[in-house]
Amino acid sequence: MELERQSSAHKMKIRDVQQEHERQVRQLQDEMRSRFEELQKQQQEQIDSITREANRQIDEERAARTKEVSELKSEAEKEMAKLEAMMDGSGEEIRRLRGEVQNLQMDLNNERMTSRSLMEKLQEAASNSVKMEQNAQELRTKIDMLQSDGSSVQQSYSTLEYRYNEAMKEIQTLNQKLRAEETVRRKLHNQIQEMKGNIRVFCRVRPPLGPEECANISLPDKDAEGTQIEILGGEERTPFGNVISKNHPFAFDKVFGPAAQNADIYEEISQLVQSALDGYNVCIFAYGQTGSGKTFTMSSDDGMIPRAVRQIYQTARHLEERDWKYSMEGSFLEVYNENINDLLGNPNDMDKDKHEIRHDPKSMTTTVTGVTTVNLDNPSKVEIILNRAMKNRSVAATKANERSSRSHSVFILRLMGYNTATGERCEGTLNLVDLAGSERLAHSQSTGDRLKETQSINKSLACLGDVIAALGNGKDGNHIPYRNSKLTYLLQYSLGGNSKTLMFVNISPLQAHLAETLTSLKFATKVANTYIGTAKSKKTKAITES
Ligand SMILES: Nc1ncnc2c1ncn2[C@@H]1O[C@H](COP(=O)(O)OP(=O)(O)OP(=O)(O)O)[C@@H](O)[C@H]1O
Repeated sequence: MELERQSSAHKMKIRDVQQEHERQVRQLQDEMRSRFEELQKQQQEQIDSITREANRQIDEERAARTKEVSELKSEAEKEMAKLEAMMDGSGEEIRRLRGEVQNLQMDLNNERMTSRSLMEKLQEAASNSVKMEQNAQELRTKIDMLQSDGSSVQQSYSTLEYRYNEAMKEIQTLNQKLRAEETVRRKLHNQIQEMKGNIRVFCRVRPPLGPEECANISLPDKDAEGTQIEILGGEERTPFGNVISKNHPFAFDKVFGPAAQNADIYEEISQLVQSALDGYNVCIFAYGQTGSGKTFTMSSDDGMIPRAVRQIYQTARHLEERDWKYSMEGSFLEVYNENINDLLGNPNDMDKDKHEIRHDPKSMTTTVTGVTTVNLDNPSKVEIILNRAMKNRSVAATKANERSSRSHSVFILRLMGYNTATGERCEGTLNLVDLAGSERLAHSQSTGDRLKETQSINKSLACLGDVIAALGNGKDGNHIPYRNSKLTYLLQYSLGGNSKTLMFVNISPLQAHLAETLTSLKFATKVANTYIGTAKSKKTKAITES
């Protein structure tokens, strides 16, 4: 029973617990329900809020999209308008493009044609190339052949080089020989000149210039080797009353008639100019009465002075091949009234400046103090010199020819040579002298200045004759009166010794001048008969006067 009771109590307890549990479950269920409902309510509220918010956002979004669509629409409309406008212009563009397409089409056609012709050319070139290849092959074969000949060519070259060197040696030997021969030539030339006579006389008769009566003069033919001239005089009565015809024959180294030109005359004297280049002193005088042609012979444009200077230039150039170098300087003096004037100096100093002659016996050279010396490095300078001299003379006299008749002019050319190979030196002087008129004016006819001039001319010409005569008579050491006149003193080293002298006796063809002509020819004959120096001069005697 207890057990029963306990079981029933236990059962009752279990029921109570069960009931309590059921109540708690119900309570929990209620709580859960109310909680659920509350949560449901909250959730509904949240959903409503979210829905509202979403709707609001949707509305906003819609509004924004609507706005955007309308903007896009208007933009599209604008684009459409633009496109329409472009569509209008594009018609033109299409036409242009079509034209361009046509042009391109044509170009394409042209290019095709060009390409075709290029293809043709290419084919041609290809065939040419084949030919060239063939030629090249032939050339290669030839080169091979030549190369195989190369060694023989090399050999020929060596032979040629050897021959060239031999030829150069020969040239050097020949040059040495040439120089030696030049020295021999100088010696022989000098010997020939000496054999011809260290003093020579040429006679020149000028042509008549007007209708004046000419003297009866027998002249050599122009072509003949003329050496004789004869003045055929008129009839003369002897002291016994007999009438005889007196002729005056003369002989000189050379006689030139009126037709002779300066060129013909120069030919004869060019050898003396050569002697000056070879180192000798040479004097060429023109002697004769006023108007007989002295200046024409010496200083005219084609006279002896310009010709000599030209020859010297030419020969000096030629001698350069034989290693000779020349320098030359010229001065032009005047001896007037026994005073020396510088014809290349200041014209206002004429007849005022005192110039002195100085000799150097060691070098056998003469200098004149204070005179102008011109370096003749150009042949045209001689013209300048001659013109200057002429000008100075015309300043010193009213007429240049008046002055030239009464004074001696001396053109002095100093030639200095140096052989760069042998070291030889030579120095020669060429003096070209135009003497004062030789007419003998009677002292009684002259007075004052004229008398003084006449006296000094007569004195200096007589002195010249004396010096030449003394040289001719002279034995070594014999006195030669050089100092007796300025002219002979100036020319001391160019007169006598080994120097060479040539005198032109210029004569007029006129009857009126016959007496002076005879005087001149007699003076010249004395000179011509003079023997000077070591060599024998060619004997020139006057043909017997009948
Ligand atoms: N061979 C010639 N041929 C042509 N004319 C000449 C010849 N010789 C001289 N004459 C002329 O004769 C004139 C006188 O000559 P030139 O002046 O040379 O004489 P000159 O002897 O020098 O006289 P001067 O003593 O006065 O100086 C000049 O007009 C000149 O041109």
